[in-house]
Amino acid sequence: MAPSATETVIVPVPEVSALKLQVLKGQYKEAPTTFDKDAETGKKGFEAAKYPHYLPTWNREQYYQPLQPFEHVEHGKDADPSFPNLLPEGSTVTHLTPTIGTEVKGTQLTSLNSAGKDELARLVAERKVVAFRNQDFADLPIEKALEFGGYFGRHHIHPTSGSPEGHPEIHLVHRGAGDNTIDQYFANRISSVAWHSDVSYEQQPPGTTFLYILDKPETGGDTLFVDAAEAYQRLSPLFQERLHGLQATHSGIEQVNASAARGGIKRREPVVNTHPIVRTHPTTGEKALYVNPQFTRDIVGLKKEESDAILKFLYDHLAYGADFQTRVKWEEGTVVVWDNRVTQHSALIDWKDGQRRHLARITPQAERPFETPFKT
Ligand SMILES: O=C(O)CCC(=O)C(=O)O
Ligand SMILES: [Fe+2]
Repeated sequence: MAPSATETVIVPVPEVSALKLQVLKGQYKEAPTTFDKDAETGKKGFEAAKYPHYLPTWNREQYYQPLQPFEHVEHGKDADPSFPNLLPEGSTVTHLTPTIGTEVKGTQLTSLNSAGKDELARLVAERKVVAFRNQDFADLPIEKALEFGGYFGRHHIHPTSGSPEGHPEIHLVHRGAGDNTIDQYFANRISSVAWHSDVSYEQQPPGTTFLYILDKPETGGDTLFVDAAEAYQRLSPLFQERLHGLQATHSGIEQVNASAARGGIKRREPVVNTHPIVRTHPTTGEKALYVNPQFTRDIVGLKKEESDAILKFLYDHLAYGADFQTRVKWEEGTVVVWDNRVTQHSALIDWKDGQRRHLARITPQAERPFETPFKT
């Protein structure tokens, strides 16, 4: 019988475990690509991979001590700004938008000498994200790919993600063949977009970062990027000035809790670090917004409502800024390199026919974020 207008209807509250509550406290939104318990146990969706040695494993014996500070070498500073080694005659360079994103053809990353690698760091710092087509990177032995990436900084080992057997330094993104769980995901979510700067909770988060495709759906699964330096530039000088000097906390706790909640791994105890809201890029001197909805929690010294309002404004500004964003369409052989210090990105889960999507990331850490004084 329908309740009368005066009757109080009590809707039962579903039980939520303490662990889940802790996960829900932050805004952390689990990407539906990063872990598949069935895959770990039953190898479901692992058949017929093009790069089987890159299939994810979760080794519970990999447990590491807290990361220690290290001195980062900023190679972009040493680069020839005309890029003679990286972009030799015959290579083609196409800008995807005026501020962010470039596509390069006709150069082979694995053949670069040190000068070419320095130029790579600089080009990526300037253009924020660069897609290199027709690369042989995925076919290198994994050790060689890591050796290449290690030039740019100490390899980050992810606290929870899957990695190829014996190579915890590789972060894998794998949505298995025949995986149709996306419908379950969208039962609770309206969108798969989750803007973030990778592992910003670390004291020295990554800089020049490499993501390469191993297998892909025919269409769909593009990656979005936003230019956080241009986002800063769009703000009024008064607002920019107010942001300077502010610090925000970044937390890795929710990611580890989410992993624990689904039976995943924890390679290190989670950390919380504080970074400036406006950070300066060591090569270009550009200032960029450095808060993201996945990992940033609060602005130090503000009351909760004040902090929430400012962070929401900044997240919305970055997310709605289609006029300072770009979108990379993956092709076989594509290596995408972004500067994680001055960009944010999001995977897209928009294909529903169960085709495999498989990528590997090499994540060199960079300097501890710093800010330089506000100047108009
Ligand atoms: O799958 C993608 O397109 C990007 C995933 C991601 O966020 C990452 O590898 O850092
Ligand atoms: Fe990411």
